[in-house]
Amino acid sequence: MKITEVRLGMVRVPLKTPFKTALRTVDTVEDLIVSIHTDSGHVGYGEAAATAVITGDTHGSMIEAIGKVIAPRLIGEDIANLNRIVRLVQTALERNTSAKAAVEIAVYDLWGQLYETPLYRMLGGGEPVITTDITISVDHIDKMVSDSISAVDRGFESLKIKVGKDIGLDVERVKAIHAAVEGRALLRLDANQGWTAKQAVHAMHALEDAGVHLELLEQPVRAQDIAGMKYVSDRVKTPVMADESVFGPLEVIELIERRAADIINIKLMKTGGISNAIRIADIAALYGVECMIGCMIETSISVAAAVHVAIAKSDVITKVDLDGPSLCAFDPVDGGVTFNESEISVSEAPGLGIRAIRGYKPISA
Ligand SMILES: C[C@H](N)C(=O)N[C@@H](CCC(=O)O)C(=O)O
Ligand SMILES: [Mg+2]
Repeated sequence: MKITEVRLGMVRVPLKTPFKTALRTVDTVEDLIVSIHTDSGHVGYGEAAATAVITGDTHGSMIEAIGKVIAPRLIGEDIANLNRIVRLVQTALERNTSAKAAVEIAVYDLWGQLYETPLYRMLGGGEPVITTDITISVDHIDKMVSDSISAVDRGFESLKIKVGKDIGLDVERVKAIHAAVEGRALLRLDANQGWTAKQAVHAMHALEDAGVHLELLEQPVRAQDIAGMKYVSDRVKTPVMADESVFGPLEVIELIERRAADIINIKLMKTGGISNAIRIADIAALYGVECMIGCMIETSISVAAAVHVAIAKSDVITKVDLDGPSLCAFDPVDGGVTFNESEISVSEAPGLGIRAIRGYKPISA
């Protein structure tokens, strides 16, 4: 099975409601789609989100990186040589992690198809059903409370509450949600870099002293502020999770060795795809550190790949934040992974099992 062509397109799916974090507000998924075609007629699919505020990737940068730099290296490559192709993708250029992720996802999809096996089995197997949390966007307190109650009523047992906009209000937001859903859902906080280290410690002490139990606090301070992550981790009882501070395996090792975080959030758009996601999970497992697997604002194409990784690495990936598809107004994929509120299940179809993408608009070369 040899690669003959790499095609690019766009998929556009409105969100059910605007997604709001300390970093940005977005109401539509507009992601780049990569399809890799082979001489056997098989097609592998990948997707990349342009989350410039986190990864630096834009639609333009990804189109250029894939079309001009990565794709030309892959033509004629045999899918059976997975490690060689992964190396070609990862060494094609620096950074551009989302562009690399989309290409890697499509390559791994084909690798599963080559052996007529679902990807999670190719990666080591596991239980084909996992459970995700759902994001509660940062907003007025009443809106966040009603969104939380409705998520719990829909069966979500874990809520990822976005904060980081206003420290005083953030504490009130979390207390109000806690009072409304106590005993019905676990609460995770994600400040998306919105606090200083001192503010984070102050807020967490206010919540801990008020008896608000939180499962974890994600990325309280700026991505580059590893000393700040450590300052918070050293002073609060709630486990601290690194998201924007960690992209690749080397950063994970540094963070763990400095004891700057208790948990690592792995996202394919940060790692550059599946190969480094697995490497990070294996490193974390060696250190006895748990991981979450997360996503950006993505549809069920790239999130499917994260689901397969989560299943195969469930010994160390103990927390799942793969709610992208649940936030979408519709699922553009035929086949693939099934997202039913908090429950995500994979089929036994080869690779990612994607048959077609509705509303896909090709980009001409
Ligand atoms: C969608 C997911 N629950 C999430 O919150 N992901 C990111 C932010 C993604 C984005 O801004 O597109 C996170 O910070 O964890
Ligand atoms: Mg986060």
